[in-house]
Amino acid sequence: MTEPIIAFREASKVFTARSGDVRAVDGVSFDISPGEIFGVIGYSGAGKSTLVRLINALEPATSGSVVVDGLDLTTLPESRLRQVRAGIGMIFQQFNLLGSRSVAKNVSYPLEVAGWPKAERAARVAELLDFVGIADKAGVYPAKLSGGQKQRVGIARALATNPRILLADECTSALDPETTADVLALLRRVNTELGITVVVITHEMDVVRSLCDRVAVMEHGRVVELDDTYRVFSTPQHPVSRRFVASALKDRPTADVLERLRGRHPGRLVTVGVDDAGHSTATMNEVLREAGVDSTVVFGGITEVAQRPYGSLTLELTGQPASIQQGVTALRAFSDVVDLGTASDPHEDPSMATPRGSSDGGTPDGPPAMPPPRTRRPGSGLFGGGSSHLPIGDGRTS
Ligand SMILES: Nc1ncnc2c1ncn2[C@@H]1O[C@H](COP(=O)(O)OP(=O)(O)OP(=O)(O)O)[C@@H](O)[C@H]1O
Repeated sequence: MTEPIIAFREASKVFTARSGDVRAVDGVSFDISPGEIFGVIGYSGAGKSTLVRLINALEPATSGSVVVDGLDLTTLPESRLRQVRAGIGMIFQQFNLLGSRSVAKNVSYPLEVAGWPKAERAARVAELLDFVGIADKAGVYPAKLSGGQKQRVGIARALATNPRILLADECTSALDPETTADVLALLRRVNTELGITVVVITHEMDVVRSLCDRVAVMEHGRVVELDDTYRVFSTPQHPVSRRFVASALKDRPTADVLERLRGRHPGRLVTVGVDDAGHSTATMNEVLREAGVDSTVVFGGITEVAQRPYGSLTLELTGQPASIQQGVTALRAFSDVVDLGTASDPHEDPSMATPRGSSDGGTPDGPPAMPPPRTRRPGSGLFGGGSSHLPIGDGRTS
């Protein structure tokens, strides 16, 4: 088994404040493997930034250990910590560029600090600017750059000294969606072409969806869920994870939308999950046809999660009640199906009687979709498949 490049072992960071101790990171244990793109997501104050500062030893852990590249940071003297930091690049939400230096001089800065000769610095800077796609901006000052261009400079600067790890702290939070997509694509290249392990701190589940292989969900300093991104999206376990997933997936009708759908479509409404387990919409159509049921897509969408298809479609089913029942049963054999009921047929799914958000409390950008998120882990149905499930990193489920 590959040695982790970053390992937290019961790591805690406690800040002593006038109002009392703050356990910013609270007994966290998990590994990040070399070559991963690993996401850490949580709401404000969850402890994400502190966790990242433990990785580059900007904060010492209060207890437990943080091992980076085989070195236990909690036992190293400051001189060795500087060496460890040199192997870690970092990019920031506000880019942190030096306004008085040109793009090339910003990228050159860490090389100057590391004592690189001038000619080698120039060659390295040219190579880096080319890699991030802003070779034409070498002589420009940061004030003249767009946010996306500034972050490219930040990435080039972070890569200058050939780090093995890149830490990205809310690196797209100041960018518009299109620029965000470009920067995330660049981070993916950093990972795949340069083999650099990327740790992404974010409060945006869309960033996790499109970039990360695995994700740790943090709340109150603890990791409350840790798994493959795809599994967290398809079967989120913790209420915080569910809220994040609901904020990123808009494929399921909210209660308001459902009310309008019912007004427009008197037939039986069902939401059917779609993923890449080989049971696509073609299978869906086939089983409904065999049951003698007509179906129309009335809501939904299929997107990519960790570069794999994922989503759901809400269908209006019409036909004989017995045929519809047969069709729904057939759909359930391979997919998550939520029965949204009809005017003439009582709801089959008792969870539909639960008011929206009563268990999860809604999301910052709107309430969680109704029907409720999938709560069963793979093992049956469309979301089965038995891929290796890693338990929550620190074994806690606060
Ligand atoms: N230097 C400090 N002194 C005292 N408390 C701190 C310090 N740094 C962070 N905290 C507290 O630790 C907790 C976690 O903060 P942290 O910045 O790590 O969270 P975060 O998830 O990164 O939040 P945000 O997304 O808002 O940056 C918060 O309660 C914060 O107030």
